[in-house]
Parts: sequence; C-alpha cells; structure tokens
Amino acid sequence: MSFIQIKNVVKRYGGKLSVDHLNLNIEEGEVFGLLGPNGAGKSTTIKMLCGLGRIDHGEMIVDGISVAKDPFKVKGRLGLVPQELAIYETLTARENVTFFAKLYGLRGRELKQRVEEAIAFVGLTDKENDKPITFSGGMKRRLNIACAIMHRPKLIIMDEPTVGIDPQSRNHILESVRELNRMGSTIIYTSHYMEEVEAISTRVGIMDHGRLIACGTRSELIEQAAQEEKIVIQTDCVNDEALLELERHPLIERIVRDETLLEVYSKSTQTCLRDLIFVLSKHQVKIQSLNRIEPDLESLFLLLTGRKLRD
Ligand SMILES: Nc1ncnc2c1ncn2[C@@H]1O[C@H](COP(=O)(O)OP(=O)(O)OP(=O)(O)O)[C@@H](O)[C@H]1O
Repeated sequence: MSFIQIKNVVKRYGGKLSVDHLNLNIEEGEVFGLLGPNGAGKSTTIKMLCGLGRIDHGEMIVDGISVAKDPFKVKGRLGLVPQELAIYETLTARENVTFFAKLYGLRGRELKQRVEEAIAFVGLTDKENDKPITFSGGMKRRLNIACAIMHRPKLIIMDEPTVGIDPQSRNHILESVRELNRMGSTIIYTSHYMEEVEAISTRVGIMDHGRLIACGTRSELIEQAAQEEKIVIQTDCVNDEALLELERHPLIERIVRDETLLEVYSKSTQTCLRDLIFVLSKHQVKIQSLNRIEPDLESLFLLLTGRKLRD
C-alpha cells in the first residue's frame, strides 16, 4: 500500500473545479516534485492533504490514515512549510520554534532538545535569540522550515520554500531537503524553479486544471518530451512577416517569441533547420546564435500545459 494515496479527489470553490478527480500515489521515502502553472490546483491539493480544507469527493490517505476521518492523527505525522511565511516577527527564532513544538505536544527536555536540533539544522543557532524582523528573506524561510520539522514528521510538505531568496539560502534549503529525506522523511515539494525540482526529486508530477497530466521519473518524463525538439535562435530583431511565414511551416509545431529570442518547436528540427535559416534571412533577420536543444522537463511542461513554469 502506498504511503500517500489520493483517490479520485475533487475540490470545488463556488462551483468552479480546483481539483478535478485527482489520482496520485506517493511511496514512502520519495522526494516528490509537484509542478504546475499558477492556479493548477497544487496548493489546494496540499491543503486538503494536511486536513486544512474539506475534500468534496474522493479520499486521501496518509500512512494508512484517512485525512477526512482522522485529520488530527495525520497532522501529527506531517510538517507543512507553507508558501506564505508562518512565523511571528515579534518572537525570537527560538521562541517561534518553541511555540510550534508546544502545539505538537512536546514538553520539557525533549522540547528543548528538538528545538535546538531544528534551529541547528537550518543553520540559525547563532541567530536563535534574534527576532525574524532582522532576518533576510532566506533566513526567514529557513526558520519557517525549522518550525515545520522540529517534531520529526514522517511526511514533509514544502510549498514553494525558495521563493524570492538568495542563492546561498536556496542551496541551504535544497541540501536540507536531501538531508531530511536521508533521515527518513517522505517529501512533497512544489516550486516554480524547474532546475530545483529536477535536482532533488525522485519523481515529478505535473498538474494542470486540477488534474495530474504527467507523472514519472525525470527520464520517463523526458522520453515523453522527446517527441518535440527545440531550436533557440538569438536574433537582432524579429519582424512579423518572418514570424508569420515560419508559423505556417508544416514542420514547425509552434514558436515562442521573447523580444529578440525565438524558440522554435518541431518534431524534426534537423529537417526544418535549413528552411528556418532561409526564411529569417529572406526577411532580413540577423541570426546572432542558433542552438538545437535536447528535450528537457521544461519542454515537456510547455508541451503539456502550453505555458512556461515561470510565466
Ligand atoms: N479559497 C479559495 N477560494 C476560491 N477559489 C480558490 C481558493 N483557493 C484556490 N482557489 C482557486 O482554485 C484554483 C487552484 O488554485 P491553487 O492555489 O490550488 O493553485 P496552485 O497550483 O497552487 O497555483 P500557484 O502556483 O499560483 O500557487 C485557482 O483557480 C484558484 O483561483
């Protein structure tokens, strides 16, 4: 039996489907990367899994426990690092972690030890008596993590834990995720940074419009993307005539233009390369560089959702 089972789950807000008959199993010990464009239903799914929102239809099971039937038992087994910071600016770092530790029922020596452990784990020991109001964005995020893991949960859910932080804190957080996983926690991780998800996940799921539209290991997903290749062309300036002619080309699936940069998607880039160069030079578009890109998760994401992950 899978550690997490999401069976045919539906969530509506005012008649609008946010999660649409979602099915997903996650095994114990995985780092599961959950991707999806804005509004895909990731946060709604996570909230329901944590017992923070009613499941309209279907069932969610964590470690053999039904979330709907026994939400408190499930909450004791999980740690949520929410998208919005959930820390108190007027308490010190240590007081923040202690506050959450007490909510989880920790007391006495055990409480003291776990709080110290969690603060050390996120690298904030020398700042434990400072208030987060004096912290950088990255330090606040790390404190947010300490508050969610001090009770050593079996499942840790991180909803965009690296938004808007410096590279050093980002690396620290990614290394923490690996370490928490090595120490035995199963992790669900959402992010708008594809490279992060690729680097740490054992499997990746892509959601769109409330549904899971792809799921697998990185290589399984890339195999799906291999049906399309990409050519990236840096130009001096692209005119509409050139773009229109290229879009009509039978071998070109679609083109994404970002100012002077063109991304051309084709099932056979090798065959259409010559035509591509011909059309651009015919319309006086200067090619500054041209690269044929092997399929990656970003291209699969674009292929399936029609959007880039960070749109
Ligand atoms: N409390 C709410 N009331 C009404 N609609 C909501 C509520 N929460 C979410 N939604 C809607 O449900 C859909 C899914 O939203 P959700 O926040 O789960 O997406 P997401 O994949 O987490 O997006 P993001 O990457 O932007 O966080 C969206 O259309 C959103 O507007």
